[in-house]
Order: sequence, then structure tokens, then C-alpha cells
Amino acid sequence: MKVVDVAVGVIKQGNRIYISKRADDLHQGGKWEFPGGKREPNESIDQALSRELQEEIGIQVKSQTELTLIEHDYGDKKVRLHVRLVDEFSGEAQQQEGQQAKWVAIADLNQYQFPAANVAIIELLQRLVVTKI
Ligand SMILES: Nc1nc2c([nH]c(=O)n2[C@@H]2O[C@H](COP(=O)(O)OP(=O)(O)OP(=O)(O)O)[C@@H](O)[C@H]2O)c(=O)[nH]1
Ligand SMILES: [Mg+2]
Repeated sequence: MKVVDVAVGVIKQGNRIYISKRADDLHQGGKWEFPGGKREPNESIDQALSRELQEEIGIQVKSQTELTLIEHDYGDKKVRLHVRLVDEFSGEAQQQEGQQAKWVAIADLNQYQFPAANVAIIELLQRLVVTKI
């Protein structure tokens, strides 16, 4: 099965992260996610992330740093998540297609249901907080 490259943005303001709810009819629908999406042909991950965050939540990324790379096989789909920390941006994060979204303290991320591949991202964020990024 072909692996799908996905640019994922962990958008951070203070100790809070922006999460949004995936539409019910999508892959892993109804779960919470970090905004982002599939890389298009001829696009770098940087470009894909900037485009997706502009399209999905209306912000302009000013800096992105690599956090981690996660490969996950959902059985029906294989993804490679290129996870980036975005802590500088302009504009106000707001869902452009009306999905639910919220800013959540890193310590509280466990209270939300994410796709299985995200468990490792949340563990990493919580570890980084303890050691202070
Ligand atoms: N955006 C995003 N996708 C994730 C996360 N975790 C995770 O497993 N994925 C998977 O990555 C894949 C691509 O994400 P996506 O559906 O946002 O892609 P997209 O915005 O390009 O959607 P589109 O196909 O409707 O244009 C999906 O199969 C999704 O289940 C996450 O935290 N954020
Ligand atoms: Mg998306």
C-alpha cells in the first residue's frame, strides 16, 4: 500500500494547543486532530503545512520546526505524519469549514480522542513540557 505523506501542525500559544474535530465522513472521522493535510505532488512539507493551515484555519505560518515523524498503518490506509511545531503565526486560528475546534492545555490533551497515530505525538508534547521546551 502506498504511504500518504501528511503535514501536521502542532499550533502552540503559551501552554495551549489548537485542536479541531474531523468531520464524521472522513478517514478517522469524529476524532480530534491537529490541523494539516496531505502533501500535494511537487510540494515540500513546509509548503504543504503552510497551505493547509491557511486553507483549514486561516493562519499564516511564520515558523515551523520539526517535532517528529510518525508512520502508522491503519489497515485501510498508511500514513507518514510529518509533525511540525508552529509557535509563530499571524491571523487568528478559526475553522474555515465550521468544524468544532478549541485551544487545549498540553496536560489536558489526553481527555480527547485522537487517531491512534497521534498518541505518540501527545506523549512527546507532554514529555517536552516536563523538560521545558
Ligand atoms: N490532519 C491530520 N491528519 C491526521 C492526524 N492524525 C492522523 O492519523 N491523520 C491522518 O492523516 C491523513 C490525512 O489527513 P487529512 O484528511 O487532514 O488530509 P487533507 O486535509 O488533505 O484532506 P482532503 O483529502 O479532504 O483534502 C488522514 O488519513 C488522517 O486520518 C492529525 O493529527 N491531523
Ligand atoms: Mg486536513
